[in-house]
Amino acid sequence: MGYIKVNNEKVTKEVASELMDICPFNAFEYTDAYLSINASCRVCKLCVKKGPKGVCEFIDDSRPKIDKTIYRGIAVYIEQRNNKAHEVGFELLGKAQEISKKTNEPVYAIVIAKDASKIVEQCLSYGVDEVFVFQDDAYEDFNVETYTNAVEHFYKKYQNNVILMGSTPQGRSFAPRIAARLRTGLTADCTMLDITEEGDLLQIRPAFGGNIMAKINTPNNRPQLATIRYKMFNKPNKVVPFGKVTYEETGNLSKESTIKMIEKIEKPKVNDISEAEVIIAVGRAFKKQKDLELIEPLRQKLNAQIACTRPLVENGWFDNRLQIGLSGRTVKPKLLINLGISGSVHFIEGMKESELIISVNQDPNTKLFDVSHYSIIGDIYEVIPKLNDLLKEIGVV
Ligand SMILES: Cc1cc2nc3c(=O)[nH]c(=O)nc-3n(C[C@H](O)[C@H](O)[C@H](O)COP(=O)(O)OP(=O)(O)OC[C@H]3O[C@@H](n4cnc5c(N)ncnc54)[C@H](O)[C@@H]3O)c2cc1C
Repeated sequence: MGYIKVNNEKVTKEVASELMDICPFNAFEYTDAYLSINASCRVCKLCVKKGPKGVCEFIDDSRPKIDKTIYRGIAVYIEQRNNKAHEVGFELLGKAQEISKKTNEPVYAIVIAKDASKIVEQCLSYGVDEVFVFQDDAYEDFNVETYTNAVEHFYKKYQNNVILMGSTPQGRSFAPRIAARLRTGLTADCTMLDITEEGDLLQIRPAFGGNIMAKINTPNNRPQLATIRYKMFNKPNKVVPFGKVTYEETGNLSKESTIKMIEKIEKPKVNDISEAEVIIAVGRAFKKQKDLELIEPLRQKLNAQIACTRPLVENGWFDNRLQIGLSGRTVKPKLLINLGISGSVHFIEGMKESELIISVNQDPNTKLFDVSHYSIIGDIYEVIPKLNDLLKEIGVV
């Protein structure tokens, strides 16, 4: 962008006063015979053009433009644990393929694992052009230091355009490390991706508490690096594999690490609402915790998982892993029933891709109805028993 430099050896009281009159932003300050520019400066350059010659100077410090033709390929990091891929990687392959049709470049998968064979097969079946594999006993468990070495090696060798990763706990620690190592930017927690007219990756994510959708791009740096939430995109259709597999030489990559695995403790398994096919989501319309018993027959009949809005986590009724939304989980079930939920942007961002959405609310103008396939206007305390009766009538026991 550049900035204005003041050559103070040419400044007198009169010169300072003249420049202060010229500047429409009151950006000049003259104290102790020294003229400085404050943060109000918009670099309009009026002082350079209209001020006394040689006093103000425009310094162009913008970085030279990169040659974008060098960079090719949209790479997706396929996260794994115990040699089993996290589904978010495959969802990102779907989005990468969509983008690659616009930019006309290949889609790559990066797999770092002790045994990558099964994941490689899966990637190929999803139509990846090339899978790059870093396979080594040292990669049995995720280690942000050694895994970063592998991605750095990949990027330096193949100079690809984009790297996409899941916004999982692993991705959230891994991506910033890669960004720092490759000296590029990172847009974390994107909910949408697109391409700008110039062919750059448009990384879209909620900002300012979800009140605006920020559109971020990286026009003068490569790779373009983004993490994306689970359940935002669809996995690609399976195809007859045609892609290539390249096993990278890992012997020369440093496996040194300051992190030592002492013990692995498996977390108790909880039903993850992100994986649920049927969800009943409850909101602040429930007056007492005991009233939640009302939904139990419905839950059993539909074999549904219960989820909730944030206020119900805040008041201690639910574990935060059951919260849908921007600061909770993203869900995409086959059926989502919302009971007494207003539909704040924070909630909607976490559920709007669900296949069938039915919402019950007594307020006909509730925002949640805008994204619902079926809207029931009524009091939940009356509608829930009726839904139970209806399911009995149509034979759902
Ligand atoms: C940074 C940030 C992040 C956030 N992240 C999340 C998030 O991830 N998830 C989330 O859920 N929220 C989140 N929130 C909070 C969010 O803004 C809303 O406050 C919250 O979603 C509202 O929850 P609700 O719909 O249950 O409650 P309310 O907004 O109070 O809505 C209750 C609804 O119930 C209806 N109702 C009342 N009584 C009845 C009845 N008897 N029968 C039928 N309908 C009835 C009302 O008409 C109303 O529409 C976040 C907020 C911030 C600032």
